[in-house]
Amino acid sequence: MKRKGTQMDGQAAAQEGEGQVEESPSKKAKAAKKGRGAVSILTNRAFSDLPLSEPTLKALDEMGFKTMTEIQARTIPLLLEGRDVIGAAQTGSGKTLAFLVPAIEMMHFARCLPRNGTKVIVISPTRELAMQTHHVAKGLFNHHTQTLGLAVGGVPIGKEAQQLVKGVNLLVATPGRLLDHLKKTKNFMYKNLECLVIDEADRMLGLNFKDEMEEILKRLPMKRQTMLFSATQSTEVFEFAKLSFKKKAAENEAAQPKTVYIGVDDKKPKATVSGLQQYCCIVESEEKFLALYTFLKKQRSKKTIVFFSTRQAVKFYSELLRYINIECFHMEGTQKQSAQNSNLHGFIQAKSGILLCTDVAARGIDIPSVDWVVQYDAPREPEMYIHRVGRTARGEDGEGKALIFLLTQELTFLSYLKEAKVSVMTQKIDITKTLPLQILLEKIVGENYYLSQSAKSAYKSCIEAYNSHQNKSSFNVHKLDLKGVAKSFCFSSPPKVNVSLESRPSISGPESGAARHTVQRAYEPSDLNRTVHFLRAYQSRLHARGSLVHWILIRRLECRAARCAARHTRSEFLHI
Ligand SMILES: Nc1ncnc2c1ncn2[C@@H]1O[C@H](COP(=O)(O)OP(=O)(O)OP(=O)(O)O)[C@@H](O)[C@H]1O
Repeated sequence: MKRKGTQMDGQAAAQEGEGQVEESPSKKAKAAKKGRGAVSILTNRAFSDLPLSEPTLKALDEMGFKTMTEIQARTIPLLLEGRDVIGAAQTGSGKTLAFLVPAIEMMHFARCLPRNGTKVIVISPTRELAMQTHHVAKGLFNHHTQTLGLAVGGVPIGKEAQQLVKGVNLLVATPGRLLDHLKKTKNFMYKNLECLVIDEADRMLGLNFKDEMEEILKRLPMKRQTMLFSATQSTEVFEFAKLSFKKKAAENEAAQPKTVYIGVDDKKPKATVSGLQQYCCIVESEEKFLALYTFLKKQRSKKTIVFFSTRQAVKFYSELLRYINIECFHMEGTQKQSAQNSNLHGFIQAKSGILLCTDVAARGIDIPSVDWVVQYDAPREPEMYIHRVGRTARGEDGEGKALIFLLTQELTFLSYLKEAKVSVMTQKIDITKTLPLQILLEKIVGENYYLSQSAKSAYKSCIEAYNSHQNKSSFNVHKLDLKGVAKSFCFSSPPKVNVSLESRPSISGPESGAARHTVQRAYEPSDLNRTVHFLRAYQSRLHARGSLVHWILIRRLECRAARCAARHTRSEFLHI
């Protein structure tokens, strides 16, 4: 091993311009930390100041909600008027109530009955998030007579269909299952739909769900109120809003009030909440698991979520930790519904503990009192970083810490984070005492057929995930130290696996200087269209060349163009 302690190197420290934070902070650092407390997300506006129905006010009171958070105070009054709203606010800022309260009020004042069918649909990207939203809605429905339903993958579709036919006024659903019902459930009455909520809108309207969402939207009535909420917004959200709301206006001759965009934190210098402290630990591949092990041992009295890039890695590391007597929960997308529920609820109820998971738990999941969010594998993009760390420091006065492991070659990711208004400090993890464990781990995995198969599949999936990373400048599979990676999966030498990698990009090219010059020129025209046009033309040419410098330039240009486009489209909505 090259080093005995994982640490930030000089270049990165200079890049971040932040002090180095050791695990046992000095008095000074402790004092500084104390002063860095969370700013309350609550406003002084009470729910009772709003014209809400008695049953809703009673339920809110019973659930312990008295005053509103900023996103609630700014969106609920407009939504009660029936306006279309795009809402953006940091993770854990109370967006769920911001859309549920007005939706429930609409149904209450319309005196909806089961036979009126589905009046509100809330679409969530994952079943866990849908179940959580359903749970909050259940609390709010406590004194209402309207009906509530849930439609998610992984449970028998027949029972859901029966319920839908009986009449579900508010339906919380994942897109795949919703589409199944829209296509196949006879007598599912959704023609009276009055309100559509798309939670995590940037994800739902992005590439992954594009086809499903298009089909869903084609089938739903156009004349409705639409609410789009997320912690991070994208151009797709604004494009969707423009398209969908324009059609609605065209159908209805009467002038439509303009859609309102409310970005609670747009002017804030940071994309993450004030109660969150963020750290980065620079590791070598071979010492990555030892660093995690050391960290988890030291923080064993805390509640920690660890994110991995693949489900195979989640499975292997949870099996390994349990094998060496470190209890943990684990969650990944292919788990059975019952196993996922018991893992999630076990962790929710635990005072301390470890949850290993994929990004299935990255968005929206509200777990109380999480102390640490660790990103063992870096996220695919800064937006995902923001959602992952948002699992801690949530709600009123929420405080928490986040730690990301980065390999030396991945340090450029910090500049992408910086562009996304995220800055991290450095954290050292001293693995000196843990080093001898490596040999033991290799022995355990080597002698246990089941563990070694699991490790092999995790190792393969890790390389494949790395290979498919879009950000090649920070995550270049050809720069991976495979021997080191194998060590982190407890192999003494890399196992034989079948992985087809992209062809090796050249490190630099004779024209890289010229390309840089031309790309930089593209920043000059203030005309957005020209910049984007320029980007597209050069992107295809530069992709073919594939040098590292090109990748960086393309990525930077893309970021700028995206930000520019988002600003441009955002400006077409009414800002309040
Ligand atoms: N008005 C309020 N008063 C006190 N606590 C609140 C209030 N509104 C929401 N909360 C609490 O704040 C936490 C976060 O709320 P919620 O899950 O709605 O956040 P979110 O903005 O949807 O987060 P994410 O972007 O991660 O999905 C929850 O535990 C919730 O109970």
